[in-house]
Amino acid sequence: MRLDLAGKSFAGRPVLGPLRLAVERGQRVAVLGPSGIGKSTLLRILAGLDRDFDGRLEGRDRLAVVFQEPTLLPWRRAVANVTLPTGCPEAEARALLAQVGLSGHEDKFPRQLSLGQQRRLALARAFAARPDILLMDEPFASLDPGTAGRMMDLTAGLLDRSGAGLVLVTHDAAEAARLRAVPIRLAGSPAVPVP
Ligand SMILES: Nc1ncnc2c1ncn2[C@@H]1O[C@H](COP(=O)(O)OP(=O)(O)OP(=O)(O)O)[C@@H](O)[C@H]1O
Repeated sequence: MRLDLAGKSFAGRPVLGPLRLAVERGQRVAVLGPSGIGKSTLLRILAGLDRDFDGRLEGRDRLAVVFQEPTLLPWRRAVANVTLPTGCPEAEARALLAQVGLSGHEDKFPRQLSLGQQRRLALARAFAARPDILLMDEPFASLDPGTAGRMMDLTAGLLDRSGAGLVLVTHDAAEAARLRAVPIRLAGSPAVPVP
């Protein structure tokens, strides 16, 4: 996928751009920068969730998005949270759940899972969609360091096996390094009007 972003504004206030970003299968990029710089906005644009910008987004890649909030179906069991949104066969969903360490939890509801387990369920769902490029927005935030580290290693392994590309939004350069992602630092908002 390729983004040529001339600029993005909210209610006339410029928040992002100009910038260019191209990512393909097998490539990993980490978008770094302080809070409020526009990282999530950039990810939403790449995901096609925000089309209100000046510029062009090109590419026919299959995308999957993992947000900080796991955004699960609360009334569906873990395995259905993987199969229903993706159409992936149940056997494949169970295999993916095993790969993210959720064996034995397949029939639990999201509320019966810890935050770390819910995040891993969202990760399994993302890979069940067989993405060319995985888009992740702060997926390791507010997990204890051990849990976050294990989830990063799981993510790296799934990326290796699937060949998917990655765009990771994070404020933590160590996360980028652990996922072997090329860091891109958002520098600053252009021409923000002084109130
Ligand atoms: N829907 C919106 N309407 C108006 N302004 C918005 C909207 N979404 C984001 N912004 C503003 O755009 C700027 C960039 O926000 P964004 O969430 O992309 O930053 P971020 O780098 O991801 O921050 P954080 O690391 O805190 O999540 C901020 O000034 C934010 O207030």
